[in-house]
Amino acid sequence: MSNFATRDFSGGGLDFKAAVTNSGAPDFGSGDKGGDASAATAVDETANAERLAALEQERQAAAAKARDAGWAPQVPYNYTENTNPAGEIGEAPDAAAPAAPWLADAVIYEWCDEYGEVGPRNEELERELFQAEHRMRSGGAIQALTFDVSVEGPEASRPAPVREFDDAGLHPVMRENVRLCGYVAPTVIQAYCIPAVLMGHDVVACAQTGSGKTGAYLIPILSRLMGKAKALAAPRPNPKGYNRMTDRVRAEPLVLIVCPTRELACQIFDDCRRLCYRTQLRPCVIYGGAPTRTQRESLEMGCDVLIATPGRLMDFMQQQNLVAFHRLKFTVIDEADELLSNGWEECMEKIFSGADVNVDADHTYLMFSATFPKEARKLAKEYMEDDFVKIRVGRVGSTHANIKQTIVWVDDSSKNQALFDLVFNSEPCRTLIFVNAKRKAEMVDDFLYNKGLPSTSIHSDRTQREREDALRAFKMAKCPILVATGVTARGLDVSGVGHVINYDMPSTAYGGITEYVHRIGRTGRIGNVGRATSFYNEGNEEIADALVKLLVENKQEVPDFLQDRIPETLDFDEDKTDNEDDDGGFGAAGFGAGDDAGSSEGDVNGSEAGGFKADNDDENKMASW
Ligand SMILES: Nc1ncnc2c1ncn2[C@@H]1O[C@H](COP(=O)(O)OP(=O)(O)OP(=O)(O)O)[C@@H](O)[C@H]1O
Repeated sequence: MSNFATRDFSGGGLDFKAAVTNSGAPDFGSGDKGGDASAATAVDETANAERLAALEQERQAAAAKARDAGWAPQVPYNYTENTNPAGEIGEAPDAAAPAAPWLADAVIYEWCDEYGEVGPRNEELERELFQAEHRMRSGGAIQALTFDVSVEGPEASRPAPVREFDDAGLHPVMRENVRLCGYVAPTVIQAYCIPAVLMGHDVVACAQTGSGKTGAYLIPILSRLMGKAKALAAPRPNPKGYNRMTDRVRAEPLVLIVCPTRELACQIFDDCRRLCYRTQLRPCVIYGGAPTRTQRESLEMGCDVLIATPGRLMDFMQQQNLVAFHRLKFTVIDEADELLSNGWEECMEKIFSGADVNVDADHTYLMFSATFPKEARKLAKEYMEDDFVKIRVGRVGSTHANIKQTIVWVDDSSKNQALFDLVFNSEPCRTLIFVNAKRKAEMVDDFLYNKGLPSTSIHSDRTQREREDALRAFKMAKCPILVATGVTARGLDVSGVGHVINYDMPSTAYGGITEYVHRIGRTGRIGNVGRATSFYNEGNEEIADALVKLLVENKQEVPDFLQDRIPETLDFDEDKTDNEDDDGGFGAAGFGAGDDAGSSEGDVNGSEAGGFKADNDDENKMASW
């Protein structure tokens, strides 16, 4: 666990990252050892201190070189300042709580009863929502996202695509918010989804990573509710003069959005904050690891759009008078293949047919993902209305040409050096490095840090506070190198990620080619170009066929050592089939059905191996309750 208090600085695993305080001076916590110091121990400690001081000097020299090469200065993590044990899962407000807000506490547009149809502008909030420097801007290669599109469903339900937001029939406030977001034209998936949702259909949609799927459901859903919120929403207190003791209400959302990871939930919440601007629609987010108290308090002020990770959602559903779903008009399952396939059946059952859920025909269900293995598609179908619309942009589970993929042979024992050489010799840019195990993430992060590079890490053994801080530091480019397990693979949308490195290839036990697609999709988003480098060796043969097919499909170079895997006929048509009943379809070709779509976060050392569903992310039931 990456925590100052739990690091062992006495053994061989020397780690300057945790030991160096913000002042830059090493602090090895010498007072923590306790007990009577014998003469021998004193000698040991002196030798240890000297060794550490020498290593610290080396690190500083390396850091100076890295800065010369254009990398940002290192930012050591200050555990004393940023860790708030009482607040991690706890309830109690803590006086020593860190100043950085939880992502869930981000400010939203507060609607007052006095407002007419549309609320007045709030310039300060507008700047925060729409003008943040680190927000994603679409790139010039956006036309590369125009794949062939397949729309299936009853003839009458198939929507004609909208080419312009102006022609989409959006509520004027939504139109304005879309403009403020800087979206000039709908992406392909948006062009098809917006009319389908406006027409009231259930939708299952699959489109490449970074193709704007979040907007594809949020824009039409929120647009449909704008202007109707007064009639549909539950009564709620006026935020002006709100008194929690007397005024709080039960949350009765109109929209429920469920997604597998905390970071993604916060990101969707962010999009909602923007798209609900100046309207009565009130978004809230609930997710594990952050204090329940503030999340509960937010719900008690009323909630129209609830974004949730499944663990916290199940927890809150069991609490009396906190949240009820009889008003729901829309339920969205984002990263649906992950949620349908990885142990969340009970939660899905509750969402789709729970006792207090609105099961009337006016409740629309939507499912989205960039990958949709056949098993997950079969399940999705069971939950949908008969006339649901299925929209697919490109082949299910494919990547796009804006990402330059390189596969290099690297033996396990040479990976650290190869990584350092690759990173150090690349143009400095936001770099995301994926590994398959939590401890490996710490190890690689420490290795890079001790080599003078500005790195941090994110995985599910880090506290939520640490995860949010790491992500914030990565977004703001304070720590432009982020070492991650699969927790972050799905959905994470950070502007300017120029390079994704698979230090470990995802094994089929941990997501296989499905996860590879999600991982490399953190770069080359929304028309930007990006680069993905993957370390491959004989341990990754199980993924070879699917990988080669993906490379060939996107006209990427196939390395010599994988040439013999190129199939004789490259018939990708079979991969486009969406016939869930046809087991000879693309699933059999190795694009999904055989893969476990779970996030990778195993741990090679046994204790966590095999238990990855329960352990892969603390979104899992037990940990996040
Ligand atoms: N029409 C648009 N024009 C320009 N940018 C857009 C548009 N729609 C969405 N975006 C931006 O594109 C980025 C990627 O969108 P989003 O995260 O929804 O992609 P995604 O398809 O869900 O990706 P993933 O499969 O990786 O989750 C976001 O930063 C979003 O703000």
